[in-house]
Amino acid sequence: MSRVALVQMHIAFGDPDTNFRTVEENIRMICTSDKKVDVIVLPELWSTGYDLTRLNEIADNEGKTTVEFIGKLAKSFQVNIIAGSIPKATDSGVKNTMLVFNRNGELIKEYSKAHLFRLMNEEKYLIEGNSDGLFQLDGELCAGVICYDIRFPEWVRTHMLDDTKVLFVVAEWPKPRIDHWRALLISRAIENQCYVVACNRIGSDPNNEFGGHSIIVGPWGEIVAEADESETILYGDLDMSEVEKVRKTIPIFSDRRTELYRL
Ligand SMILES: O=C(O)CCC(=O)C(=O)O
Repeated sequence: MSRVALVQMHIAFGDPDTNFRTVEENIRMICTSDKKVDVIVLPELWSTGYDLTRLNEIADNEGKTTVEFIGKLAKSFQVNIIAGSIPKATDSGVKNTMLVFNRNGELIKEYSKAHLFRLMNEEKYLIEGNSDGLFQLDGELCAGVICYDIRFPEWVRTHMLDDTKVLFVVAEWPKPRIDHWRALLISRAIENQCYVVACNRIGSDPNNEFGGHSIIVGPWGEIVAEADESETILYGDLDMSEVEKVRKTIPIFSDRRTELYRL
C-alpha cells in the first residue's frame, strides 16, 4: 500500500441516494485518473449524515446495501476502500460502523465506534461497538477508529501494540474544535510512530458546521498532506520504511514501563 485518497465531501442530510451518487462519482473519478491510488477513504456516516432521529428509516439493514454497492466498486477498480462509516441497523440497535473492503471487493473488517459522543446525542440513537478495528491491507497491519475515538489514546495504543503501521480515522468533526482534531491526530501519530490518515467532511447540517482539514500525518509527526475547508480529494503517499526508521530511532514500544501504568 502506498497512495491514499481521502474523499472530503459534503454529506446530504438524511439523503442516502444523493450521498451514494456523490461517493460513486468520487470513486470513479479517482480510479479513472492517472493517480494509481491504493486506498480510498470516506468520512463517518457518509450515507446519512447526523440525521439520528430518522435512523429507523434510513439506517442500512445489516449494512447490506452498502456492502454490495462499495464491494462492486472496489472489485471493478481493484482498489481498497475504507468506506468511512454507515449507520448499520442490527437486531440489537443501530451501530456506527466502519466497513473495509479489499481489492477483490471483499468486506474484510467491520468496526463499530466504541466511544459514543454525548455532545451530539449519539448514545440516544446508537449502540456502541465492543471490538477492535484491526485489519490487514495489502499485507500491512492497519487500524481504523471513528471520530471521538481519537480522544482515547489508550484505545488507539491498544491497536498499535502489534506493529500496526497505519491508523485510519473517519470523522464528522465540527469546525469549532478543529484545532483539537489536528492536535489529537498529530499526537496519535507521534506517540504511536505511525501514519495517521484521517478523513473529515465539510459543510453543515441543521445543528453543526463541519471543519474539513482531512489530514495525513507521518510517523515523525510531519504533515504529509492537509486539506482546507473545501470539497476536495486529498492525496498522499505512505512509505512504511519510514515507520520502521522512526521506531528504531526512538524505541518507545520497547521502552514502555507497563508495570507503572494504570489503565
Ligand atoms: O470529540 C469531538 O470534539 C468531536 C467528536 C465527534 O464529533 C464525533 O465523534 O462525532
